[in-house]
Amino acid sequence: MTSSSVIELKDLQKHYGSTHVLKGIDLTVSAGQVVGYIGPNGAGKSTTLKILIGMLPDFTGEATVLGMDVRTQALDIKRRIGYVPENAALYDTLTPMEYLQFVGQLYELDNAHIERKSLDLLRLLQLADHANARMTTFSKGMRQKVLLISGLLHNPDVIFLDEPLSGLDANAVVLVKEIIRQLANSGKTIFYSSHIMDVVEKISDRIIIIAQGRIIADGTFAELQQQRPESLEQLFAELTGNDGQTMVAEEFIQALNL
Ligand SMILES: Nc1ncnc2c1ncn2[C@@H]1O[C@H](COP(=O)(O)OP(=O)(O)OP(=O)(O)O)[C@@H](O)[C@H]1O
Repeated sequence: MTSSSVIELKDLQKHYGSTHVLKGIDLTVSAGQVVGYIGPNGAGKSTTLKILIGMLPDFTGEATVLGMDVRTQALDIKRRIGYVPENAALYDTLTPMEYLQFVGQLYELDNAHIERKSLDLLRLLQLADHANARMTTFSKGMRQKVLLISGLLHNPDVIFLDEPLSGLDANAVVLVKEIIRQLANSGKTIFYSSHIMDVVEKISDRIIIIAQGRIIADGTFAELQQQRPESLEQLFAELTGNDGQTMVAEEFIQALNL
């Protein structure tokens, strides 16, 4: 690993049974970069993230985070990374405060520190009024905010976000985008997977497109645009072989009307 590289993948391959999902991913991410990791459904984005956070040890190739091997040093890595999944099972009979207390204790944070920080973060995400309400009745966006806080509570150096804006309202999206930007400015490394192209375009220093388990484009948005001067959405559609959506939509409507 070079001195500032935080994530390194070498010939990363993953099979689920006989299905070859990742077919050789090579990647080096430097400290402070915001990497947008995008690709069509089923391309292997979540699988890559799960390998990087030590959830899937059964892969071939090499994967290190902060210079540590994800196979053998997963626990040490987990202390220094945050992970915000798209849909995690929250213990929703708990209140946000109880849940964050539980998560903070797993990271061995001091109880008073957890309480103070949780209240602050819940307030900033407009959840102060619900801090002590059971999460069973929470909307998707409210749950997503709690998940976001729980992934950041221990102030991790590297943050893995898998569709973190899922269910958030427009104001919350703007706020979380700004939080991501400021986290990166403070030196955190962010590995961000999403389908929301305009957000990826705006927040990423570097965009990596994967399709069918391989990297098919890697660069800043400006670099990718040099190949084709168009929006990330159009570029994505072309590179991943999904242009012609208008025709597909027309066929869909025709099929509905049959
Ligand atoms: N636990 C599993 N067992 C078997 N196959 C799996 C498992 N998890 C994922 N897959 C398969 O691996 C492939 C990649 O899945 P993955 O979730 O990594 O894709 P993705 O790029 O994150 O997709 P999406 O954009 O839909 O979230 C898919 O074909 C999926 O069906």
